[in-house]
Amino acid sequence: MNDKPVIVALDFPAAEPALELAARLSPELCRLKVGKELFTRAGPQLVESLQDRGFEIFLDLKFHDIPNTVAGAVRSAAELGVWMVNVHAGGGRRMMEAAKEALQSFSTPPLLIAVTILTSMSDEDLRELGYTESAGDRVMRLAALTRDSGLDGVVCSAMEAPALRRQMGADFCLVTPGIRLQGDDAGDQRRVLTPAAALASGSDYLVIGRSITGADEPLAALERVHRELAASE
Ligand SMILES: O=C(O)c1cc(=O)[nH]c(=O)n1[C@@H]1O[C@H](COP(=O)(O)O)[C@@H](O)[C@H]1O
Repeated sequence: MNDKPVIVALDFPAAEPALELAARLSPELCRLKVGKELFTRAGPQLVESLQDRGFEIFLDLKFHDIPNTVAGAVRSAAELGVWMVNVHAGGGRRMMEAAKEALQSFSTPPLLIAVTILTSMSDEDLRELGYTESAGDRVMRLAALTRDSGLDGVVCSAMEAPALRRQMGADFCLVTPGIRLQGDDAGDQRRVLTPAAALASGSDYLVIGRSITGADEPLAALERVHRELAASE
Protein backbone atom coordinates (compact mmCIF):
# COMPACT_ATOMS: atom_id res chain seq x y z
CA MET A 1 0.00 0.00 0.00
CA ASN A 2 1.34 3.47 -0.79
CA ASP A 3 1.64 5.86 2.14
CA LYS A 4 -1.50 7.88 1.39
CA PRO A 5 -4.02 5.95 -0.71
CA VAL A 6 -7.12 7.96 0.23
CA ILE A 7 -8.37 10.88 -1.88
CA VAL A 8 -11.37 12.60 -0.31
CA ALA A 9 -13.82 13.98 -2.90
CA LEU A 10 -14.88 17.50 -1.91
CA ASP A 11 -18.18 17.51 -3.78
CA PHE A 12 -19.52 20.76 -2.30
CA PRO A 13 -21.39 23.66 -3.92
CA ALA A 14 -19.10 26.42 -2.56
CA ALA A 15 -15.70 27.14 -1.03
CA GLU A 16 -16.93 27.58 2.52
CA PRO A 17 -18.20 24.04 3.26
CA ALA A 18 -15.20 22.61 1.37
CA LEU A 19 -12.74 24.56 3.52
CA GLU A 20 -14.70 23.64 6.65
CA LEU A 21 -14.50 19.96 5.76
CA ALA A 22 -10.78 20.25 4.91
CA ALA A 23 -10.20 21.82 8.33
CA ARG A 24 -11.65 18.65 9.87
CA LEU A 25 -9.28 16.37 7.91
CA SER A 26 -5.50 16.05 7.85
CA PRO A 27 -3.08 16.32 4.90
CA GLU A 28 -1.08 13.56 6.61
CA LEU A 29 -3.98 11.15 6.05
CA CYS A 30 -5.43 12.07 2.66
CA ARG A 31 -5.31 14.07 -0.50
CA LEU A 32 -8.33 16.07 -1.71
CA LYS A 33 -10.25 15.98 -4.95
CA VAL A 34 -11.77 19.16 -6.35
CA GLY A 35 -14.33 18.40 -9.02
CA LYS A 36 -16.64 20.16 -11.40
CA GLU A 37 -19.21 21.50 -8.95
CA LEU A 38 -16.73 23.06 -6.56
CA PHE A 39 -14.24 24.28 -9.16
CA THR A 40 -16.94 25.91 -11.26
CA ARG A 41 -18.03 27.87 -8.22
CA ALA A 42 -14.81 28.48 -6.31
CA GLY A 43 -12.08 28.17 -8.95
CA PRO A 44 -8.28 28.19 -8.69
CA GLN A 45 -8.35 30.31 -5.56
CA LEU A 46 -9.95 27.48 -3.62
CA VAL A 47 -7.35 25.02 -4.95
CA GLU A 48 -4.61 27.37 -3.77
CA SER A 49 -6.23 27.75 -0.33
CA LEU A 50 -6.32 23.99 0.08
CA GLN A 51 -2.71 23.69 -1.09
CA ASP A 52 -1.72 26.40 1.43
CA ARG A 53 -3.19 24.13 4.11
CA GLY A 54 -0.82 21.36 3.04
CA PHE A 55 -3.18 19.27 0.88
CA GLU A 56 -2.20 17.80 -2.48
CA ILE A 57 -5.01 18.22 -4.98
CA PHE A 58 -6.53 15.95 -7.59
CA LEU A 59 -8.20 18.36 -10.02
CA ASP A 60 -11.03 16.22 -11.35
CA LEU A 61 -12.42 18.14 -14.32
CA LYS A 62 -12.44 15.14 -16.68
CA PHE A 63 -11.40 17.14 -19.73
CA HIS A 64 -12.94 15.87 -22.97
CA ASP A 65 -12.57 18.13 -26.00
CA ILE A 66 -10.43 18.57 -29.12
CA PRO A 67 -6.70 17.90 -28.55
CA ASN A 68 -5.60 21.54 -28.59
CA THR A 69 -8.20 22.58 -26.03
CA VAL A 70 -7.48 19.69 -23.69
CA ALA A 71 -3.72 20.32 -23.93
CA GLY A 72 -4.29 23.93 -22.85
CA ALA A 73 -6.57 22.90 -20.00
CA VAL A 74 -4.06 20.33 -18.71
CA ARG A 75 -1.28 22.93 -18.93
CA SER A 76 -3.36 25.35 -16.85
CA ALA A 77 -3.91 22.62 -14.25
CA ALA A 78 -0.15 21.95 -14.09
CA GLU A 79 0.49 25.68 -13.62
CA LEU A 80 -1.83 25.54 -10.61
CA GLY A 81 0.53 22.95 -9.14
CA VAL A 82 -2.04 20.19 -8.72
CA TRP A 83 -0.88 16.65 -7.93
CA MET A 84 -3.23 14.82 -10.32
CA VAL A 85 -5.44 15.82 -13.25
CA ASN A 86 -7.71 13.78 -15.50
CA VAL A 87 -9.19 13.57 -18.98
CA HIS A 88 -11.77 11.22 -20.57
CA ALA A 89 -10.11 8.33 -22.41
CA GLY A 90 -13.09 8.53 -24.78
CA GLY A 91 -11.46 11.69 -26.22
CA GLY A 92 -9.13 9.32 -28.03
CA ARG A 93 -5.43 8.83 -28.63
CA ARG A 94 -4.62 12.20 -30.21
CA MET A 95 -6.36 14.05 -27.40
CA MET A 96 -4.51 12.08 -24.71
CA GLU A 97 -1.16 12.43 -26.48
CA ALA A 98 -1.67 16.19 -26.71
CA ALA A 99 -2.46 16.31 -22.99
CA LYS A 100 0.72 14.38 -22.19
CA GLU A 101 2.78 16.57 -24.50
CA ALA A 102 1.48 19.70 -22.72
CA LEU A 103 3.13 18.52 -19.50
CA GLN A 104 6.61 17.96 -20.98
CA SER A 105 7.96 21.34 -19.88
CA PHE A 106 7.01 20.94 -16.20
CA SER A 107 9.70 19.70 -13.81
CA THR A 108 7.11 18.06 -11.51
CA PRO A 109 4.04 17.55 -13.69
CA PRO A 110 0.79 16.26 -12.21
CA LEU A 111 -0.08 12.62 -12.65
CA LEU A 112 -2.17 12.44 -15.82
CA ILE A 113 -5.04 9.99 -15.53
CA ALA A 114 -7.85 9.02 -17.89
CA VAL A 115 -11.41 8.16 -16.95
CA THR A 116 -12.45 4.92 -18.65
CA ILE A 117 -16.12 4.14 -17.99
CA LEU A 118 -17.78 6.09 -15.20
CA THR A 119 -18.59 3.96 -12.17
CA SER A 120 -22.19 5.15 -12.42
CA MET A 121 -22.60 3.33 -15.77
CA SER A 122 -24.01 -0.18 -15.98
CA ASP A 123 -23.83 -2.57 -18.95
CA GLU A 124 -27.41 -1.58 -19.69
CA ASP A 125 -26.51 2.13 -19.79
CA LEU A 126 -23.74 1.29 -22.28
CA ARG A 127 -26.11 -0.74 -24.47
CA GLU A 128 -28.42 2.26 -24.61
CA LEU A 129 -25.50 4.28 -25.98
CA GLY A 130 -25.03 1.72 -28.73
CA TYR A 131 -21.95 0.01 -27.25
CA THR A 132 -21.98 -3.75 -27.59
CA GLU A 133 -19.05 -4.40 -25.23
CA SER A 134 -19.63 -4.93 -21.50
CA ALA A 135 -18.39 -2.18 -19.15
CA GLY A 136 -15.46 -4.44 -18.19
CA ASP A 137 -14.35 -5.04 -21.80
CA ARG A 138 -14.66 -1.38 -22.66
CA VAL A 139 -12.62 -0.38 -19.63
CA MET A 140 -9.83 -2.74 -20.75
CA ARG A 141 -9.85 -1.29 -24.25
CA LEU A 142 -9.76 2.32 -23.02
CA ALA A 143 -7.07 1.55 -20.44
CA ALA A 144 -4.82 0.02 -23.11
CA LEU A 145 -5.33 3.11 -25.26
CA THR A 146 -4.52 5.31 -22.25
CA ARG A 147 -1.27 3.45 -21.59
CA ASP A 148 -0.31 3.51 -25.27
CA SER A 149 -0.94 7.28 -25.31
CA GLY A 150 1.67 7.71 -22.55
CA LEU A 151 -0.61 8.56 -19.60
CA ASP A 152 0.08 7.48 -16.02
CA GLY A 153 -3.07 5.47 -15.36
CA VAL A 154 -6.84 5.34 -15.27
CA VAL A 155 -9.84 6.03 -13.11
CA CYS A 156 -11.90 2.84 -12.97
CA SER A 157 -14.14 0.80 -10.74
CA ALA A 158 -12.24 -1.34 -8.24
CA MET A 159 -14.14 -4.26 -9.78
CA GLU A 160 -12.03 -3.83 -12.90
CA ALA A 161 -8.78 -3.31 -11.00
CA PRO A 162 -7.59 -6.97 -10.84
CA ALA A 163 -7.84 -7.44 -14.62
CA LEU A 164 -6.28 -4.03 -15.26
CA ARG A 165 -3.40 -4.72 -12.87
CA ARG A 166 -2.70 -8.03 -14.65
CA GLN A 167 -2.89 -6.51 -18.09
CA MET A 168 -1.25 -3.10 -17.55
CA GLY A 169 1.52 -4.02 -15.11
CA ALA A 170 2.61 -2.75 -11.71
CA ASP A 171 3.50 0.81 -12.73
CA PHE A 172 0.13 1.74 -14.21
CA CYS A 173 -1.76 3.89 -11.71
CA LEU A 174 -5.29 2.73 -10.80
CA VAL A 175 -7.57 5.31 -9.18
CA THR A 176 -10.86 3.90 -7.97
CA PRO A 177 -14.01 5.76 -6.92
CA GLY A 178 -17.23 3.96 -6.08
CA ILE A 179 -15.99 3.16 -2.57
CA ARG A 180 -18.36 2.69 0.34
CA LEU A 181 -17.74 1.89 3.98
CA GLN A 182 -19.67 -1.19 5.07
CA GLY A 183 -23.28 -0.21 5.72
CA ASP A 184 -23.21 3.04 3.71
CA ASP A 185 -25.72 3.69 0.93
CA ALA A 186 -24.42 3.16 -2.65
CA GLY A 187 -26.53 6.12 -3.85
CA ASP A 188 -26.06 6.75 -7.58
CA GLN A 189 -23.00 4.47 -7.84
CA ARG A 190 -23.45 1.10 -9.54
CA ARG A 191 -20.13 -0.70 -9.13
CA VAL A 192 -19.01 -0.23 -5.50
CA LEU A 193 -16.53 -1.93 -3.13
CA THR A 194 -15.25 -1.33 0.42
CA PRO A 195 -11.84 0.41 0.84
CA ALA A 196 -10.07 -2.82 1.86
CA ALA A 197 -11.60 -4.77 -1.03
CA ALA A 198 -10.62 -2.02 -3.47
CA LEU A 199 -7.01 -1.98 -2.30
CA ALA A 200 -6.85 -5.79 -2.37
CA SER A 201 -8.10 -5.59 -5.97
CA GLY A 202 -4.99 -3.66 -6.97
CA SER A 203 -6.11 -0.03 -6.63
CA ASP A 204 -3.40 2.54 -5.89
CA TYR A 205 -5.71 5.37 -4.84
CA LEU A 206 -9.24 5.27 -3.44
CA VAL A 207 -11.53 8.22 -4.19
CA ILE A 208 -13.98 8.45 -1.31
CA GLY A 209 -16.71 11.08 -1.18
CA ARG A 210 -19.90 10.71 0.77
CA SER A 211 -18.69 7.92 3.08
CA ILE A 212 -16.31 10.53 4.57
CA THR A 213 -17.81 13.92 3.73
CA GLY A 214 -21.31 12.83 4.76
CA ALA A 215 -20.18 11.30 8.06
CA ASP A 216 -20.95 13.07 11.35
CA GLU A 217 -17.23 12.86 12.13
CA PRO A 218 -15.30 12.97 8.83
CA LEU A 219 -11.89 12.51 10.48
CA ALA A 220 -13.20 9.49 12.40
CA ALA A 221 -14.50 8.02 9.12
CA LEU A 222 -11.12 8.64 7.47
CA GLU A 223 -9.34 7.01 10.41
CA ARG A 224 -11.75 4.05 10.15
CA VAL A 225 -10.74 3.66 6.48
CA HIS A 226 -7.07 3.63 7.49
CA ARG A 227 -7.71 1.08 10.23
CA GLU A 228 -9.58 -1.19 7.82
CA LEU A 229 -6.81 -0.88 5.25
CA ALA A 230 -4.10 -1.63 7.83
CA ALA A 231 -6.05 -4.63 9.15
CA SER A 232 -6.46 -6.05 5.66
CA GLU A 233 -2.73 -5.92 4.77
O1 LIG B 1 -13.15 10.76 -11.75
C1 LIG B 1 -13.73 10.46 -10.68
O2 LIG B 1 -13.25 10.81 -9.60
C2 LIG B 1 -14.92 9.61 -10.76
C3 LIG B 1 -14.99 8.74 -11.83
C4 LIG B 1 -16.01 7.76 -11.86
O3 LIG B 1 -16.06 6.92 -12.75
N1 LIG B 1 -16.90 7.72 -10.84
C5 LIG B 1 -16.87 8.61 -9.79
O4 LIG B 1 -17.69 8.49 -8.87
N2 LIG B 1 -15.91 9.59 -9.78
C6 LIG B 1 -15.90 10.60 -8.70
O5 LIG B 1 -15.68 9.99 -7.42
C7 LIG B 1 -16.46 10.64 -6.41
C8 LIG B 1 -17.29 9.59 -5.75
O6 LIG B 1 -18.02 10.16 -4.70
P1 LIG B 1 -18.88 9.25 -3.71
O7 LIG B 1 -19.78 8.40 -4.55
O8 LIG B 1 -19.60 10.26 -2.87
O9 LIG B 1 -17.88 8.43 -2.91
C9 LIG B 1 -17.25 11.75 -7.09
O10 LIG B 1 -16.55 12.96 -6.88
C10 LIG B 1 -17.21 11.38 -8.58
O11 LIG B 1 -17.17 12.53 -9.41
